[in-house]
Amino acid sequence: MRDEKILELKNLSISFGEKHVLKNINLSVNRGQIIGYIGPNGAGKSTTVKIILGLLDKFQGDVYVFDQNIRGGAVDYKRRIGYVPENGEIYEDLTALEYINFTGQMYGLSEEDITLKLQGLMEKFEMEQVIHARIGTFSKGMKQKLLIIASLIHDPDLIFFDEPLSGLDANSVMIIKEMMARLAKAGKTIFYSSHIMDVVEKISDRILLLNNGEIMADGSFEELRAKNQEGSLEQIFNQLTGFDQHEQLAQDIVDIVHGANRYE
Ligand SMILES: Nc1ncnc2c1ncn2[C@@H]1O[C@H](COP(=O)(O)OP(=O)(O)OP(=O)(O)O)[C@@H](O)[C@H]1O
Repeated sequence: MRDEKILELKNLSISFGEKHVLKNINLSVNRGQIIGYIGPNGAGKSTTVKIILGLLDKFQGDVYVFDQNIRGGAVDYKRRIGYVPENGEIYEDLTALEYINFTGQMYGLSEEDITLKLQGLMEKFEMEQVIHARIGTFSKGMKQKLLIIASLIHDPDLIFFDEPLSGLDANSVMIIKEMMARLAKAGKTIFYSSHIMDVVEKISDRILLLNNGEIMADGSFEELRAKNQEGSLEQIFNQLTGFDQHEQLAQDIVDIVHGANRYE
């Protein structure tokens, strides 16, 4: 089962105007892996995910999800995908139940199944009291938990998490990290995008570093460390992206805050 190919990108490229955002990406992902998908701001991570989700179609190359070429408007593969977007749009006027009913039914679940699952999940996230409350009244962390629930309600096989821990408290972070490990163990494939390097380092089976639209590193954390002779993923990231100016930049910012550039 672990040899089953879940995702394959072949010579994937995309440009926006003159800007080449993805440059000939080749990638094959097997079932049951947690992929840490990292890279500097603007590297092309969200663009890759949007292409796989079928939200962008002006790309070159081929994308196979569950062995199906997604070109030509395939939709059925999307039923097996879950997605927590970085800046999740969430319908503030709906209640939690209405929202999850809406997303669950899009995935073909019955109202009865959705309600039963949602009640269980809301209870586990200590949100059972607000199942009928409007999402607009929720805290940031509660909205994030609801986005995570929405992404998982249909028991997807391939899950894209973009900064899923954003706004969550320390206890919830522990639950979600453990939940991801258990989902992967149960055969789910997870694409985890985040800028929090120590979490990526700990939870990923395989790390992909995207820089300027190209994959610059691909391997387990131990493999990356052996290759780059650096201690932490943060240091490897800095080294591979050629960034060594954080101290100088930090001082420049402090100087400007202090008004050092006022009379320049
Ligand atoms: N629809 C679009 N039109 C024009 N440019 C776009 C579009 N979508 C993305 N871009 C550009 O593509 C580049 C990659 O963006 P993308 O959102 O994929 O980066 P990212 O790696 O997810 O970054 P971040 O870590 O900041 O979320 C950026 O320069 C962005 O401005």
